[in-house]
Amino acid sequence: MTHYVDSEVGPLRTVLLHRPGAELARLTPRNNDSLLFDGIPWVGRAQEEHDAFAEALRGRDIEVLYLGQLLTETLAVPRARAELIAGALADPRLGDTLRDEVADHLEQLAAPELAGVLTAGLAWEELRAAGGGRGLVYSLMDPHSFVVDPLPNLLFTRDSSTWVRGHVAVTSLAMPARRRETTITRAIYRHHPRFVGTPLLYEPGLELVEGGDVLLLAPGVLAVGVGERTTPAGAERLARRAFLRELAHTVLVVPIAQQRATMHLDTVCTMVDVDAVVMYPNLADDLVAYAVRRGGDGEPVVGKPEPFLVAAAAAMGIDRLRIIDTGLDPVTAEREQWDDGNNTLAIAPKVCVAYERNVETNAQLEHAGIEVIRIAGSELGSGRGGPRCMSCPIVREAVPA
Ligand SMILES: NC(=[NH2+])NCCC[C@H](N)C(=O)O
Repeated sequence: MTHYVDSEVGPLRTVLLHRPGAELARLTPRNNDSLLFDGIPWVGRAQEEHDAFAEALRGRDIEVLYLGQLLTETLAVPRARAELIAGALADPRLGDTLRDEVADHLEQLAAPELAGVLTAGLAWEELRAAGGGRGLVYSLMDPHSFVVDPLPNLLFTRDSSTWVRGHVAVTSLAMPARRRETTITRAIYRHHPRFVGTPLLYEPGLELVEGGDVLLLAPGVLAVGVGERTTPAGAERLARRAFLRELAHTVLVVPIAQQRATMHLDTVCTMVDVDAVVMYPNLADDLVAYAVRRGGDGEPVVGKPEPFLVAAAAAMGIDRLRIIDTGLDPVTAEREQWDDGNNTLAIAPKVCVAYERNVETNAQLEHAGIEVIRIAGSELGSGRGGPRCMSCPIVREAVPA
C-alpha cells in the first residue's frame, strides 16, 4: 500500500496510534508538569478509552497501526536497535560511568523488553534491582528520578511525525520531555520493513517543528502554526524543503499565542470538510497568515499578513473557507477549547471523531451537518490532547470530487 496523505479530510485508510501503557504509570504529582500532563491519569481507564477510539476507527475500515508494535518489530534490525539505544544514552545527565552501565543493561534486553524501556523509561531503583547503580552520578541522583526518562506524550502521535504526500516529516520537538520521541519515529520510518525507503522530509535536530502545528489544508497547501512549539525558523525550513520537493506550492504561516492552551495550531482549528474548519471562536477573527509561496528558484517568497480565512481560501483556490460557527459564549468556548473541543480528527469529509465531553461544540458541529463520532476522553485528555493529537494519518484517499 502506498503511504500518502495530501489533505486533512480525505477518507482515512491507515493511521498510527500509540496505545498508552506503563509510561503513563510513571506520572506523579512531582513530575507531571515537566512531563506535560495536567493530572495523573488512571492508566487502565485511559487504555479502555484508547481501545474504544481505535475500535471506532477500525469500525470505519481504517487500519490502525500501533507505535509500540512497530517499535518492537523495528528493534529486530540491528542498526535500528543501535540507534535507539544511542538515543536513550545521549542524555548528558548520565556521564560516562552511568552511561556504560545503562548501555550494558539495555544491550542485554530482548526486543519487547527494550521497547518497554524505550517508552516507559528506566527508574533509578530499577537499575539497582537489575544489579547496576554504581558511581558518582547514580549515587547523587534523586531516587525518584529516571536514568532513562519515560515518554508519556508518545500518546500524541500527531506531533512526532507528519506526512506530506508520500514523504514523512520526522519533526524536531520543542519540549525536553518529548525530544527522544523522534528517535523512535525516525527509526521506525527508516528501518521498519513496511517503511524502508520512505523519503524523510524533515529530521529531528533541525529548527523546531511539531506535527500538531501542521495542517494540510488542500493538496499543495500547508498551514503551519508558529507559537509555543514550532518556530518561524522551523516553518521556513519546512516550507523550503516542501517547495524543493514540489510537495507544496503555498505554506500559510499562522502565529498563535505562545501559551499552553494554544500549544499547537490544531488546538484551535481543525478541518471537518473540504472547505470548513471548526475554530475556537474567541480568536476566529484575529488569526492571520503569512502566505509563503514557492519562488521560481524554489526559494520561499513571503507575502503580507492577511486574515487567515482570506489567505487560506486564496491558496486553496476556493471562494470561501467556512468556519463552523460554534456560536458558544466565551466561557463555554474557553472550557471546551481547553478540553480539545476544536481538536477533531476528520476521517472523511463531514465526518469527524471528537471527545464526547465537549457537548456544545459537538452539537454545533452536528447542526452544521458534520457527523460526530464521540469518544470518551476523561483520562486521555489529561495530557491535553484530543483525537487529532492522538493520531498520525499515514494513508488518506484523495478527497472525492
Ligand atoms: N497536536 C497536539 N495538540 N498535541 C498535544 C500534545 C500534548 C502534550 N501533552 C504536549 O504538551 O506536548
